[in-house]
Amino acid sequence: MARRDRVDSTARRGTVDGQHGYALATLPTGGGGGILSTIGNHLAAKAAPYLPPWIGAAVLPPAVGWGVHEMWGDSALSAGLASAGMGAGGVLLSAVTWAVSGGTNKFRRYRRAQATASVTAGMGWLTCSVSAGPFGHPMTDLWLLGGGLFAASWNVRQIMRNAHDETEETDKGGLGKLAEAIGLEKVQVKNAKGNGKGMVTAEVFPLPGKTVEDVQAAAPKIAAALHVPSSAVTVNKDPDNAGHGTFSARVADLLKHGVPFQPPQELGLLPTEPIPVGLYADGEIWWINPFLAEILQHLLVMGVTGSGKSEFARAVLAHLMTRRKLSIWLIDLSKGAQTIGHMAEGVDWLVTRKHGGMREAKAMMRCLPGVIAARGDQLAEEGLDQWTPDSKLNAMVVWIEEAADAVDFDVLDNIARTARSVGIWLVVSLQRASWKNVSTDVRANLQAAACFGVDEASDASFCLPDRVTESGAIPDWGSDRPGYAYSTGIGIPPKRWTTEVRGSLTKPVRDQIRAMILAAAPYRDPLDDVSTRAAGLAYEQRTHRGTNRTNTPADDVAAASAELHTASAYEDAMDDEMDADAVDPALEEAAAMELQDAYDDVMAQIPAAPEPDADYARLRLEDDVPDADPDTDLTFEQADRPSTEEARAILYGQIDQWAATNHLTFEPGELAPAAVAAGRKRGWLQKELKALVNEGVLRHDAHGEYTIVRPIAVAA
Ligand SMILES: Nc1ncnc2c1ncn2[C@@H]1O[C@H](COP(=O)(O)OP(=O)(O)OP(=O)(O)O)[C@@H](O)[C@H]1O
Repeated sequence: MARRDRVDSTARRGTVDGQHGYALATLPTGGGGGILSTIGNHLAAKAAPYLPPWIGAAVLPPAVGWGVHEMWGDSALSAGLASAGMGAGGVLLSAVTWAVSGGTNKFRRYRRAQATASVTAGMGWLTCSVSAGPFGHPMTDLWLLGGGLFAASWNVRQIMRNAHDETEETDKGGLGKLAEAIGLEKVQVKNAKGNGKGMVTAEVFPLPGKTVEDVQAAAPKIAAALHVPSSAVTVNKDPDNAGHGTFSARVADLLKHGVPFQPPQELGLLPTEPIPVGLYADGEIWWINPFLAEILQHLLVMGVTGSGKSEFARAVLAHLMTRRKLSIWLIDLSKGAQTIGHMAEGVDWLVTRKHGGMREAKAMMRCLPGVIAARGDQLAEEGLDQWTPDSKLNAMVVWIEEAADAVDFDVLDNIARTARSVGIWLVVSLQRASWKNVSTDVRANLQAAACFGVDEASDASFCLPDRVTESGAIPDWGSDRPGYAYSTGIGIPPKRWTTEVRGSLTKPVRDQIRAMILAAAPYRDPLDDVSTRAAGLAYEQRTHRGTNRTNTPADDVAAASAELHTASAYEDAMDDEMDADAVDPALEEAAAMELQDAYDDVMAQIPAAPEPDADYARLRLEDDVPDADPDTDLTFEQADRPSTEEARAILYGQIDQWAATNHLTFEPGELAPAAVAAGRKRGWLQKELKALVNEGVLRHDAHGEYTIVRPIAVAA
């Protein structure tokens, strides 16, 4: 309390000084004594705080001395008795002064000596003045000399305190002692204060020879001395001052009984509104705001099984699922319905083992580069550097649970690099990520982190920035403290990165969350046309649709898909809980062998070494096969050779058939039977595929594969 008073008085001083500067500037310069008067006033104001000891020394001794002399100085007996009593009282008062003004550092020791000496001298003088009276020699001399010395010595103390040389004295209390006890005596601890919610913070200033790193290294010892977990003590460096750090210790856990889910204030908020996802250890709300951050930062969520990742996902998604201008795509091939089943309505495209499986997960990842490119073009057209709610595009969230099982990290890297400027927030959740299973590039592109309990400190170092783990914020509690984490980026102020958080618990309000998501359906905008068109058939034929189901597909997709969709393809898929992973591998292998045989047959008919003088010697692979030699017995094949239109119809028919059956990715070799049926060769096929890519019907993916983006309107 005394410390707070001092801090307040310092603050007040600061304010007064600040005002003083203003007052000086606005003082009238003429009249009432002019500049001399102004200077006089200024000096008087400066001297005022130092006058009380002088006034006390000037007034008190003669007044009290005269009083005691008048009272008891008449007779020798009364004077003797009074002097004896006052002498004993003086000794007692001096002892009390000594006792109550104790201290461990040199400033407090000086203050104790000064206070005790002042009391002793004053009481001694008073005792003598009982019989001798306050006036006359040597009492007046002693008063003048002693009083002057007393007042001057206290002024010196005031000056030193105002120069902050005594700050160490005022603040080096319990924490200072603690620092000394663990060998950090060369560190000043200032402004230690508790927030009344279990958090103690202080500023640390290492003296010459020590660094903030030394204090960080001692954090576990401080934690042990305070009887708290080592992660409860953190020491942050000041980015602007290497000689300053901030210490904080969580001495009580207010979150141990869980954090209730905080619902959105209203339905239909924009994606750029902050999301409350839990509480900090000091009771403040843990907000995240990915879409408002200057740069959209993709998020890495990490933690061992049972550490609280799924609860976190539910808390974040529950909010996002009530927002307009936002579409959520989610892949969860590990737990699926178990994690998010009751919230599935809010996900625009949900891929689980039972809904689309690995095939659809891959299809989603494959279509994303096209979506990103189309959104980039749209934003450029709108004159936007990055997505904002002003764009006609929806913000998008692509959330991948247990990403290591679901996606190729090379693909992910490419998506992560390009997605952020087009308003696609990527969230990747992993039980354990390390440099072995996640490449440097992917890690570098996941700039925000929510690190729940991990088994080893090195795992936390992978997830969290160095400055966080160096401060001692290491959640190496495994699954022992579910829901507790450290979180960085996505709009969280850096000074909060080292404060423990606990996510809200959605389990108890599971039904209410479902009801809330359903109630928000009218506010949910369907995915914008640009992204829809670019996502193509993979999106159009997705197994699951959420509250964005009112989506109207782009015209070309709609026209073709009307033909391609069997009436209840979607419902059937849902009813059967189609599991793409369940396709019989033996069947697939047999089909592949058949295709390979057909392909080999075709290729076998093409001479390996054409005769240089033959009619076909100058033909390129893309050219049509010339009329056959009349002598050859192959003439009947040439007679049956389909026209160019017919050849294309065969090829397009095959592609459309695949599109209708959700076989959206193929290798060129798979079209060999169609090429044979069309009486064409590989060159023609390549040319046709290229043309289809240019028209946006197909996309040429990595490793030579093609993805069907939209069906072809066949004019057979
Ligand atoms: N924020 C929280 N507050 C209180 N308890 C929590 C919190 N988060 C999780 N838990 C408890 O921990 C259990 C496991 O949490 P959760 O399923 O979210 O872990 P997980 O990290 O997703 O595990 P896995 O990797 O196996 O899916 C929950 O059932 C719940 O009882």
